[in-house]
Formats: sequence, structure tokens, C-alpha cells
Amino acid sequence: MTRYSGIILTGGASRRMGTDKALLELGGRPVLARLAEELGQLADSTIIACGPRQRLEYGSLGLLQVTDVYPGCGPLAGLHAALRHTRQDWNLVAACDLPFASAEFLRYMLTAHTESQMNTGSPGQSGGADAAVAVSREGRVQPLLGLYHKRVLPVLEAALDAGNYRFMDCLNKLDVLYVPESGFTSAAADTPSPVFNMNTPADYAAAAALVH
Ligand SMILES: Nc1nc2c(ncn2[C@@H]2O[C@H](COP(=O)(O)OP(=O)(O)OP(=O)(O)O)[C@@H](O)[C@H]2O)c(=O)[nH]1
Repeated sequence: MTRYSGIILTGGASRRMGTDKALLELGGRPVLARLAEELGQLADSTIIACGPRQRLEYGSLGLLQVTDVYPGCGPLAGLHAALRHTRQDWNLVAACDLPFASAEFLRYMLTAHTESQMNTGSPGQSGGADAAVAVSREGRVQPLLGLYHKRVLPVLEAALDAGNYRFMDCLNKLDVLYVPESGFTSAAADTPSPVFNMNTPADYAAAAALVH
């Protein structure tokens, strides 16, 4: 059975929100704690890819933390830093501004990934696509919710070394499975979209209204 590590990206500046998005509370808990619990359902252990200041602020949550090797270079650098430390080849990734990223949706993505491996005739722990990323119902690619194999590290590192921090440019160099949210149905009614993106105070208010 394939084993997974978990990665939560929190190292952004949260400029639009004006406060650290990872520590905002939804349903009485910080988003970071919610995501750690969701990833913890599937991953052996979870790493937070954070900034240096956050290491102290997140201490009480008791999660492993790493800081970026390429500071100030965006989420690509966060994924790079985390992949250098995770134990498993396959890594489940969620950004802290996707508060409704769920184990249930990630399981759906894993099933899609496994099926694609079988369809391409390359089943096995390291066969098939290098990554699987979510695509919203509106067709927007969300690279910060998905599955990445450690073998993507050299591609990430080359891009960071070259000063190209655009995530999509990296995805275009990888074998990526794009998993549409539209094929996903949650077992629970009224489940918020797993790719709901929370960047501004208005987004936070909308997210809070979705939590019962
Ligand atoms: N480790 C790490 N994570 C990052 C970095 N930049 C962004 N992230 C994370 O990636 C996700 C998406 O970030 P963005 O919304 O693009 O940027 P942000 O800095 O969080 O927010 P803004 O300052 O409002 O643009 C969030 O979970 C961020 O915490 C970075 O340089 N390092």
C-alpha cells in the first residue's frame, strides 16, 4: 500500500488578508489545525512549509516545520522546502488558504491518480503522473491542492535557481493529472468546495458563513 506524507503551505505574507491566514479560526479552530487533521487522516506525518517568524507562532500545534531554502519566492519554494524533508515519495499538499481542503476530496484525487496509472499501463508506487492537482468547477487549476512525487524536486529547484517562480510553468514541465472538482460528490450535504480560496477578509467572512 502506498504511504503518504502531508505538506501544508503557510509561508506567504497574507497581505490581502492582513493577518496570517493559517491562524484564522473556522469552527473554533485555526485553519492550520483543521488542515493538519484532514491530512493526518491519510498521511503518516505532516510538515508545515512556513516562514521563520511562523515557526514560533505555530509551535503549540506540535507539527514539524521547515523554512524555505529560497525565501520570498512563493508557494513553489514552499513545496520545494517541504519535499526535501518529507519521508514518503508521495506527498499530499494543501495550502493554508484552502480551508475546506478535505481528506475526502484528497481520497477522490488519489483514486483518480491510481486509475490513471492503471489506464496508462504503469501501475505501481512510482509509475504514472508526477503529480495530481485539483481543478475547480470553473476550470481553474489549483496546484496547491494535490499530490506530488518527490521526483519533481529537480524541476522545482531548476525553476527556483532560474528565478522563475510561476507554478504553472513548472506544472507544464511535469506529467500532471488534472483532477476536476466536478467529478467529486461529498458524502455530506452542503460541503463547501475543497478549492474555496480564502485570501481577503470578505473571503474569510464567506468561509465562516459556510461552517456550521
Ligand atoms: N512556504 C511558503 N509558502 C508560501 C509562500 N508564498 C505563498 N505561500 C503559501 O502559498 C499559498 C498561496 O499563497 P498566495 O495566496 O499566493 O500568497 P500569500 O502570500 O499567502 O497572500 P498575499 O500576500 O495576499 O498574496 C498560501 O498557503 C501561502 O501561505 C512562500 O514564499 N513560502
